[in-house]
Parts: sequence; structure tokens; C-alpha cells
Amino acid sequence: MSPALLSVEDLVVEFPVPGGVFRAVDRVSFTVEHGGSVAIVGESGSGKSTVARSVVRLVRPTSGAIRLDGTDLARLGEKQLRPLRRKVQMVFQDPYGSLDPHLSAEQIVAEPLRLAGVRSKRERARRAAELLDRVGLPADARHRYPSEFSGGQRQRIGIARALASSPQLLVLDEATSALDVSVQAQVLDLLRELRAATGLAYIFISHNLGVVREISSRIVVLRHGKVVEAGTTDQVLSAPAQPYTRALRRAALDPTTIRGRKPRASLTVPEAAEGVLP
Ligand SMILES: Nc1ncnc2c1ncn2[C@@H]1O[C@H](COP(=O)(O)OP(=O)(O)OP(=O)(O)O)[C@@H](O)[C@H]1O
Repeated sequence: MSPALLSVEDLVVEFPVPGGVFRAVDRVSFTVEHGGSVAIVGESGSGKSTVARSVVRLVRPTSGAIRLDGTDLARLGEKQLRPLRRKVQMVFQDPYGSLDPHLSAEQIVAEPLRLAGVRSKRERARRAAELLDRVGLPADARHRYPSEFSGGQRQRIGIARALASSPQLLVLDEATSALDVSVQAQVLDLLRELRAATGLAYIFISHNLGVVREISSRIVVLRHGKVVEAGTTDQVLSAPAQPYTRALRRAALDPTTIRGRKPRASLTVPEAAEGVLP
């Protein structure tokens, strides 16, 4: 078997708090294969985003390793990290907040190309237009500004921007949660197509197991910063060991929560899980 693309080993992240430190991530380990898709689920505050932010090194791990094709990102300084940052891109929940309102869609997508050393402005514009087309935006989208797009279209711009760096791994942190359900389904379709066409790997952070099962072949369940359950999506869904996962599963197996036939409020389950947690 070929080595994993990403191997997170005994990851610990602590934040300073008055009087000491708070351990938000506690010895978390998991792997992502080349072209694989791993979901990280868990109740609010379980450490999902902190793991995601560590993988893209927005957060510096306290200890443990984050090996990307064998190189431990956790140990690298900013300068050594720079060329590797392109390989792991993040797509955020709030596409509006993460897009510069003063730049056109084309400029937003062209910026990582400039950083990657594509010198010709014309070539950057050509490639940006190609990427915008690839994520399903119309040709006239190039010259429009973020405020002129819908939420789903903005998320597509965010994905096009991430793709501009030719990443091997996309970290999607609640990337479809802010979208209404039919748009969410379209963005999931796009992510699946991209994965099939390019061999991209995903880490998909979500509260919503209905969405997770559409996109991920493996699931890691976090609680209080620790992995409490992990396995293939089928394993975790067919025999969930944790009350939280059982509650997630109930929501995921409800056919009306799949592919957007229920209001978004009923798609998220932490509330549903509260009653079963000790
Ligand atoms: N910079 C920080 N300083 C102190 N504590 C933090 C910091 N960032 C996160 N935390 C804490 O770490 C814990 C995990 O937060 P994190 O955002 O990773 O959880 P999450 O599972 O992504 O939650 P949600 O689903 O609500 O986004 C929380 O208790 C949070 O308050």
C-alpha cells in the first residue's frame, strides 16, 4: 500500500488561558490517503476546526506530527513552510468573509497564481477564467465582485481560489453549512467531480453526517479534543459506538435529511445529541 498523503500523529494543541493552558486537541491521529476523503465530525467545541487549522498551519501544534508526503509540517518554520502551503488549501464556511470584497472573481483566483510565480498577467487571467469555468461559474463572473454573487457562487469562487494553487489536499471547514440545502448538494456534486477528475484528497469538517456520508469514505469522531471513534463511513454508520455518533447517525439515516429535502435547521444534530450525552 502506498504511504498516506497526510499522517496526523498524536497531535496536541493547547491554548493559553488564564491560569494555565487549555488542551483543545488531545493526541489525535488519523491518515488521509492520496485522493481520499476523511470527515471529522463531533459536537461543537470538540476540536474539529483546531485540527483543520493545524493541518494548514494556521495554528501551531503543541506536539505531535503532521506529515505531508513524509514531511512533518508541525516542525517547519514559516520560510520552510511556504512552498508546502500551496499543497494544502483550506475552504472556509463563510465564503463572503474569506473573499476580498474589493477584488473581482478573476483577481481573487489569480492572486495565488501570482504567488506561485505565474508572472504574466494575461496568463494568470486565462488560468483564473479556466478555474472559474471549472467550478461552474458563468463566463461573465470574471469581472464581478463578491457582493454580486449568491452564497453558493461565492463558495465556488473560494474553491476555484483553492484550486489555483494545485493542491493535493483541500481542508473544507463547514464549507457547505452556510448554504441552503439544494445549493449545498450542488457544491457537494462539484467536490465529488473535482476529486474524481484530479485525485484531490479532502478533509471535510462538518456537523452534518448526512453531508459527510455523501462525500467521505472515512470518518473520525472527536469529543473533548480526543478521537472517540474512527473507521470507514459504512463501519461508523452501521455500528456507531458512541452516543454522539448514534445521534448523528439517526439524523443521517433520516431520508428526508439527505440531499436537501429538509430545512437546514434539522440537518445539524448537535442539539439532537445533547440529550444522549452524559
Ligand atoms: N485561540 C483559542 N484560544 C483559546 N481556546 C480556543 C482557541 N481556539 C479554539 N479554542 C477552544 O478549543 C475548543 C475547540 O474549538 P474548535 O473551534 O476546534 O471546535 P469545533 O469542534 O470546530 O467547534 P464548532 O463546531 O463549534 O466550530 C473550544 O473549546 C474552543 O473554545
